[in-house]
Amino acid sequence: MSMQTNLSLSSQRTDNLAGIIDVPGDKSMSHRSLILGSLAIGTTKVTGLLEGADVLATADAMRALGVDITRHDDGTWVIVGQGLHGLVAPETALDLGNSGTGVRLLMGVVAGQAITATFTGDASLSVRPMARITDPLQQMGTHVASRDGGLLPVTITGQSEPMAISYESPVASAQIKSAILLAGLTARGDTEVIEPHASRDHTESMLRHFGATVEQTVRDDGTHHVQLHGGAQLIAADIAVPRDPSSAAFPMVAALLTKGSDITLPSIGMNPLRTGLITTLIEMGGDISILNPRDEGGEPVADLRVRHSDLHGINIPAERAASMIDEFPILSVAATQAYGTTIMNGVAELRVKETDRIKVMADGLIAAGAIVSYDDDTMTVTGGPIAGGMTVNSQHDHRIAMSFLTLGLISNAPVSVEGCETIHTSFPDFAKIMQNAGANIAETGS
Ligand SMILES: O=C(O)C1=C[C@@H](OP(=O)(O)O)[C@@H](O)[C@H](O)C1
Ligand SMILES: C=C(OP(=O)(O)O)C(=O)O
Repeated sequence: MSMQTNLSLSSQRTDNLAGIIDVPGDKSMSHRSLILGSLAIGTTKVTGLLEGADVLATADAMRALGVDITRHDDGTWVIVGQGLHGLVAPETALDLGNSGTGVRLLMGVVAGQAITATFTGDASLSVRPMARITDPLQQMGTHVASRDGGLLPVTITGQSEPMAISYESPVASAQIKSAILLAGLTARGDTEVIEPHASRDHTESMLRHFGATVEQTVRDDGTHHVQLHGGAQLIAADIAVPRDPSSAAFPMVAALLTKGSDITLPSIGMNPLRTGLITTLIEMGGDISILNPRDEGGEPVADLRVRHSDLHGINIPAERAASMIDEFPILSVAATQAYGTTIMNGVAELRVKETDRIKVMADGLIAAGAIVSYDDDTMTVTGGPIAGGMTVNSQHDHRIAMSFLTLGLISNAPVSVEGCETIHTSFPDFAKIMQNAGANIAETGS
């Protein structure tokens, strides 16, 4: 798939965002449906798959591992599962582009197969930590070679029957948990992952959907325990991917901040481990109605109606951070328009995303005239007017790009963002969809 390079967009003051905004499919669930469909027996059909660069990279990697994956003209994706032991060694390195989820989950998959694969990625992914995945995989008996500091390229030599382990993760991370569970699929015995707080549980739900036995318990001390029973087969099962709450976050905040706005976001995934931003914005005074809550394909979904609101700052507890981890950049934009101060606690993980999201957001917001401070694990924003009139670079981070384009909608002078091609990783039609709702977003120079 070709992708425009060096795309610069700029945004300017907007009122009255209106209409129905269809955001694309959930990125986390899209990766997992391709991966679990590949490991199942039988043919899996997936509707609503996110056709963004991150997910397409996972599809290509699964194909290189010997899986037949096709897209039908009606948008349905069809995966011919190879069973738990059916993958083949790829002929060349698996390039996962910008995708932490893709590379880390696939390392877990390869660890459970008697094959060797090398993993690479773009400039951003190549400086993100991989030891957090390869350390537990090594405990399962996987052979790992990586660049100094545990960075990509990483070469994994897996085994047809890895050792079942119980792993206590230092951070609440669905990528760590999922990599271990995926490797554990071919282990003899039970694989356990313990997290300090619950991270998103799409892997657990989807494994159950494919017939595996997975137990989740929360202990009195707040730790989250997941156990996968080894020795099961996965049986193909169709998947309807809900729309991504992390993508919905951008039009949601844009509508809250811009005068006269009233939008509806249909069929948004409402998994409680993903809805921390909605909880937070409602606590801040946001007018967000959760309409028609229902179950679609085993996941809760709802339609969200969002209207312009006067927000006030709040203190967000660290325990909530995992349920809104990708939403802090856009929340920091919302906080610039809230009366008083918003404190975001427990956000250290933001430093190891596509960029150091605490620093990159703080630098750009301060350049735009906002009042921001931070330390290792906390970010604080005090509301006030935004001058704008600056240019920021996305630094290969889609959420940084979309956050600053949203900031431009309430700035006194336009905000320009370089490197907007990266938005294609998670929300390919972001600019067009926002323009259709009335947002003043245009290619720079046009
Ligand atoms: O498992 C997943 O699909 C994801 C987990 C999160 O990362 P961590 O596991 O590093 O917290 C999140 O930031 C990422 O966008 C998607
Ligand atoms: C952190 C993100 O993704 P990943 O870790 O998959 O690159 C994200 O989408 O915000």
